[in-house]
Amino acid sequence: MEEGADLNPIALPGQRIGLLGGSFDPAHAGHLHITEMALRRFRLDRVWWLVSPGNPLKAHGPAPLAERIGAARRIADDPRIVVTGIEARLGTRWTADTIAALKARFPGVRFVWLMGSDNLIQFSRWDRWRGITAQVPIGVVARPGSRTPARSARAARILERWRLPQHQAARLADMTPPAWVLINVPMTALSSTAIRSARRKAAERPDAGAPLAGLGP
Ligand SMILES: Nc1ncnc2c1ncn2[C@@H]1O[C@H](COP(=O)(O)OP(=O)(O)OP(=O)(O)O)[C@@H](O)[C@H]1O
Ligand SMILES: O=C(O)c1ccc[n+]([C@@H]2O[C@H](COP(=O)([O-])O)[C@@H](O)[C@H]2O)c1
Repeated sequence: MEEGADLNPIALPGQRIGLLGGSFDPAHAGHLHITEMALRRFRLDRVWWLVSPGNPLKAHGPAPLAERIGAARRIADDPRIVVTGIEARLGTRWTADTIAALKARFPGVRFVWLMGSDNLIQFSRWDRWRGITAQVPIGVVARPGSRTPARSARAARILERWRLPQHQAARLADMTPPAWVLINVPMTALSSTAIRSARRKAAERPDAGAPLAGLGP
């Protein structure tokens, strides 16, 4: 990725681009896995990892943005993934504002908002969440522990009439919103919380400094 592209991704009209917003504190193989699933099942051309300046609903701030972007880029080894801190450039924190700004900046691009099923459970608490559903189709990817409860989440119930059956997931990016689908995929239980906790414990051990197997980046 060229210098400065972190903040200035490029998109062409007609491209189908998934937006995976997250703290990525740190990025992990679970992000990569759901991205690969989304690329395939929603027939996307690219997925942008929108490394957030900070989740507005989380009390504690994440690691510095540049650090999280650097680590995410080391994990994202698929050329269709673009790791970007564009929210910081746009000055947006709320997803409703981010999507509106991206649509204005990239007219003709078919954006799809992506999230794990854990986020669907709390989606009805997001700022202007119904407005988000009016702006872009939404692809939800199953995550352990939340796949079943997500189906009966408040947002899922309210949006039921706009839900696509899974076998039509490939149409998602072409749909006029509201439109959403929850796809079942082979799931991975990896999470940033687990990695942070393992790192903390490792740092407290007397042999601190030894490499942590399987807990990259
Ligand atoms: N293992 C996973 N399976 C499915 N979705 C995931 C997985 N890990 C992350 N996601 C999704 O990726 C997006 C960004 O996640 P985020 O960066 O918050 O990682 P996280 O592992 O959920 O972090 P934390 O544990 O700090 O909450 C969210 O929509 C989240 O639901
Ligand atoms: O806009 C909101 O109200 C809102 C509330 C919670 C989370 N989000 C977004 O959801 C994405 C996932 O957040 P996180 O912290 O779970 O990685 C990230 O892009 C956040 O900015 C957005």
